[in-house]
Amino acid sequence: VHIKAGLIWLNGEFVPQEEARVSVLSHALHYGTSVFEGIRAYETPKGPAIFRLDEHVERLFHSAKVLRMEIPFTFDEVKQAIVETVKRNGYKACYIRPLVWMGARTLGVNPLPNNPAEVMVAAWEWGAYLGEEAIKKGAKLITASWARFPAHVMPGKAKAGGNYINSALAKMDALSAGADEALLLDDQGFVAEGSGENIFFVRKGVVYAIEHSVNLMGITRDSVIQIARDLGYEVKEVRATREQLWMADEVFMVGTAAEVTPVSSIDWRPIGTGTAGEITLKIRKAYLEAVTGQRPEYEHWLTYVQ
Ligand SMILES: Cc1[nH+]cc(COP(=O)(O)O)c(CN[C@@H](CCC(=O)O)C(=O)O)c1O
Repeated sequence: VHIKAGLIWLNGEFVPQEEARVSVLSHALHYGTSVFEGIRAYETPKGPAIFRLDEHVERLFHSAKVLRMEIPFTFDEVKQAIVETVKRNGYKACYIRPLVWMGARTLGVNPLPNNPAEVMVAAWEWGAYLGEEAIKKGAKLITASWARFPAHVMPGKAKAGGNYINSALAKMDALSAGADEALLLDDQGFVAEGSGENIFFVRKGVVYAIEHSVNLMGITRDSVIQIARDLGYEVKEVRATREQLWMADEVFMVGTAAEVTPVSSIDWRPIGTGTAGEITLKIRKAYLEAVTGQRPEYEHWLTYVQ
């Protein structure tokens, strides 16, 4: 395993990574019936802090509700498990992956009423999601041959394991084509989101966030809208087609893992000057200051670990 996750919180106990095992008869392994979160902790002047922990735990419970999974721990127990996992592993900064899945008891598509929901929290050190190059020069996107699924086909607002077959297929398309990330359209052909990020574009000084539609309601997207407005930019939530991204002065992607990543080209068409946009970099700087405790106005978003 490439990931060094150290101590993992598994159903209430901390176990070393190599002992954190599940049954091959787990329902989730066969049918994708799991939900998860991606959360980051950052180093701040007052020690490690987890960014918007409450919002992430709330979404984890919402995702579980969509799949009719009963998390066998309270909201606060899950929150505490996340804080403890960062603390026990002594991370200054890390990426945190809570996962809830349908365990092993019976197989067959229907998980109810037999398969217990199991819970783990792992954390590891994870740098730039799309690599340092993409931060400096901007990421190259291509429109994937796979579209984002319509709302009556898969629950895109649940961060559910099974949804990520769509993302994985799109991502593999993009990488095989020599790009850095996939842009997924919805089934009407409008821009949806990246395989693991929400999309923004900038035109004539106005910042546009792609509306929620079939996309995951990103917590970074919500934070960036707030930060962009606080920086004095007009921010609109819109439905857009690919051409509007091609015509934009800037495009960027946001997510817990991706943070704020500039986009340099889409479908081999340069965006603006073909490098990281000026407003994008201003927003990225402010976002990184917010998550590292350098902006008092966003302190309420931080949960200190010590
Ligand atoms: C499909 C999708 N859309 C938007 C986002 C942004 O959501 P938020 O993190 O709340 O701002 C993410 C997060 N993708 C997570 C998992 C990435 C992975 O490779 O796994 C993440 O960024 O942690 C998505 O997976």
